[in-house]
Amino acid sequence: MGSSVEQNILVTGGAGFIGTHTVVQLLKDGFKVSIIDNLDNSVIEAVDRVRELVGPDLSKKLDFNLGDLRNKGDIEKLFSKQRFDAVIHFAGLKAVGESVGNPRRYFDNNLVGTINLYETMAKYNCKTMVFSSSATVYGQPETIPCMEDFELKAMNPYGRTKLFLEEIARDIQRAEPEWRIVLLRYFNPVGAHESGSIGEDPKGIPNNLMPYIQQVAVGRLPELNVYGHDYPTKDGSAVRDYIHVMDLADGHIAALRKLFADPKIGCTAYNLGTGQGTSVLEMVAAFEKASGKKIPIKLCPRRSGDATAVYASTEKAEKELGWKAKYGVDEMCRDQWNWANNNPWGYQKKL
Ligand SMILES: NC(=O)c1ccc[n+]([C@@H]2O[C@H](COP(=O)([O-])OP(=O)(O)OC[C@H]3O[C@@H](n4cnc5c(N)ncnc54)[C@H](O)[C@@H]3O)[C@@H](O)[C@H]2O)c1
Ligand SMILES: O=c1ccn([C@@H]2O[C@H](COP(=O)(O)OP(=O)(O)O[C@H]3O[C@H](CO)[C@@H](O)[C@H](O)[C@H]3O)[C@@H](O)[C@H]2O)c(=O)[nH]1
Repeated sequence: MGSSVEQNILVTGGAGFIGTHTVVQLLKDGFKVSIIDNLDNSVIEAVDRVRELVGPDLSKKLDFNLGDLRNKGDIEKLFSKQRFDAVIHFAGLKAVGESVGNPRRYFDNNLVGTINLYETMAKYNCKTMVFSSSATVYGQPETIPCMEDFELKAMNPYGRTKLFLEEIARDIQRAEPEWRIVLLRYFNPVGAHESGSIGEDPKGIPNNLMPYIQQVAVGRLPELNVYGHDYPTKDGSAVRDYIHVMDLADGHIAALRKLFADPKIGCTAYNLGTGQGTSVLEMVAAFEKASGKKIPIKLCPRRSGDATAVYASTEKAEKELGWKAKYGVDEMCRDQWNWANNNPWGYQKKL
């Protein structure tokens, strides 16, 4: 459904995994979109695929700007030539292990980049933002499901950047009440657009479960290491709340609509998850069923810093955003496999 007045949205990190899927939905919903991305963890081919997917007419409403949020001038260039109604802020580094080895890179990129963005938004009086937070801010929760008012704690430098950025958002909004900020705490985003033409394409060996399984399925990796088989869970493997990236994309549109409709929103956090916990071994079985491929596994010790079981309470997002995930793990695996099968080397032609 198109919006009656065309609103102009700046999407930082829009060439990335969640960004590309969200941009498709924004364009289809009648928004005009500008992306800023430094292509640190993405490729321009992903944006070209978005254009193909939405067609020539909607593509006219999308512009891509190569730029880095750490350079204020790159952001300024965009705001000085057009007015934005809101910013969806995806840009950031997200590899937990890398953040432990190189915290300065994470603090510089995620914190400095975001502070520059706030400064420029304030200067141009654009004070509406959707921020990519993460379930990582719950650390190892004492009880599940995770509720938005749980105590927050970070387990690693990446998690600390998300926690600090949530606090920064709350402080800015408290000091300047005209800001409207939604913090979206994603659980575990997986899957791909149903067309199979855009999806997740991590550089190097994947850290996350689903891209790893996908690479085993297409023969790029020999077997999956299952980290932990002695957790106190249904089958001994760790439990997470996997969410289809298209549901996540729609969650951003619900958040934008809420921001535009509710001047009293302040700075509010919402979980985006399904509320369902799935174990690593259940996910492997679901992917095998969807792909018809055998995923050889090796049972390994627990990965340090991993929580036993994490899943979302979805009540607040359902009630206040009117948003609920539509897809389950079968659709997540079906679409992930469709993407992998069509693009065994991701956006590259071959390695
Ligand atoms: N994918 C997940 O599992 C997950 C879970 C929770 C939260 N998040 C958060 O969601 C956001 C998007 O994640 P994603 O999975 O799409 O990651 P991604 O790496 O695919 O996308 C992030 C994009 O931001 C760009 N970028 C990074 N630093 C930048 C900078 N300084 N200036 C301009 N562009 C920059 C990258 O090139 C990339 O295209 C991130 O903030 C991430 O921390 C992701
Ligand atoms: O090769 C692998 C990769 C992962 N796992 C396990 O699979 C589960 C999920 O792991 P992963 O996909 O890496 O996700 P999380 O560790 O839950 O973290 C993701 O989800 C968080 C939000 O919940 C984000 O903040 C993080 O950035 C993102 O990496 C965990 O039990 C892992 O130990 C394996 O067994 N083998």
